[in-house]
Amino acid sequence: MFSCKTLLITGGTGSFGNAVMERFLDTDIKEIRIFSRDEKKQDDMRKVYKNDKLKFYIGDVRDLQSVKNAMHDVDYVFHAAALKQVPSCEFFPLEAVKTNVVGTENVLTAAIDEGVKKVICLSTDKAAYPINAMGISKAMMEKVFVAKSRTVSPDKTLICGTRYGNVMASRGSVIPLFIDQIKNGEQLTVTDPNMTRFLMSLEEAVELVVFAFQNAEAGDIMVQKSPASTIRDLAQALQELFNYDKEIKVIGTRHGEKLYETLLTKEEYIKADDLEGFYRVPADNRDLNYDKFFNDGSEELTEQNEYNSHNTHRLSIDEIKEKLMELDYVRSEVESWNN
Ligand SMILES: O=c1ccn([C@@H]2O[C@H](COP(=O)(O)OP(=O)(O)O[C@H]3O[C@H](CO)[C@@H](O)[C@H](O)[C@H]3O)[C@@H](O)[C@H]2O)c(=O)[nH]1
Repeated sequence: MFSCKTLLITGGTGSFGNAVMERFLDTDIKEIRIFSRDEKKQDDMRKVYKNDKLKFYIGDVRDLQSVKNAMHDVDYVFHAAALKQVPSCEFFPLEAVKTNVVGTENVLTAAIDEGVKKVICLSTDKAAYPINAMGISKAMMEKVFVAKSRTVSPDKTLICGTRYGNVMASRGSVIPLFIDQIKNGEQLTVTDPNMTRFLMSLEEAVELVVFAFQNAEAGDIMVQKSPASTIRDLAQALQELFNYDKEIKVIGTRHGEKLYETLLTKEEYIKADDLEGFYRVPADNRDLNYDKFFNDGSEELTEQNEYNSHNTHRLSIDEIKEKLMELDYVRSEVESWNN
């Protein structure tokens, strides 16, 4: 698939970038370019992988010229650079706009100018019915890439995207937090026991991007069907794995946080194609003639549900334990704790 091709990953030093690299570095891919702002993280990565196929580019998606410089002779782009912390985007929303919205426009402009064949933009469930600045900026990012996909022939540059939920055990997320609390002998702090989140591993996030790469048409947003769990069950599953038995401490919902996350809005669900493990949300194909928008309403909307972490498959405690133990990080923490 990537034979003799050059792939550029924006935000490539992050956990997604590392997972993609591990997946492709030993194939006959020609080159993987890591594009990011942080020279230290790039240097660390260079030392870990020590591979000539890996090339590092310092730049910022906010700076069009820096993106253009890195895109010369690139075949494919995975656009993962983003501000993705909910609280920091809440305090600095315009910074989220600059990186997530304008940065995406820059990546796409550079890709089109440089004749890149495919660009996959990574989005998040927090972009569906968004309530916080991070989600709103990612929703705008989706609008930007869908609109941009119409301005270029897909035979020249195909632009599409993916949307996925919480990546289990990513840095700063709740699973490592709960594990630290267990190791410190503390009570697990649960915001709302009934809150649900989709649970997806990093490998599954990479799988979704590869699926989009193989199957998406211009302007599509691809979504992977994922199971979910309540936070109470997640805490319980971790306590059982660590043979730890303390009452959980309910601390209340944090600012900017939803009771459940949505992967497909009701409006998207109606037009989504069901592709077994995935959904394909085709681009809104309204043209600049707004008649369809104002005159031809849609009756289907009333009946349909959305696809969210409350109505997807709910994992049992045993299933959560199994999914947790598939993660290297959790397995090694559990093993060293129980020995
Ligand atoms: O002490 C805590 C912290 C979190 N939670 C809950 O655990 C779930 C997951 O929380 P977390 O791991 O912090 O993820 P989210 O807030 O859903 O979003 C995170 O994951 C997103 C996508 O991976 C990132 O973009 C966000 O910045 C990051 O906050 C949520 O229901 C929280 O309410 C608790 O119950 N107790």
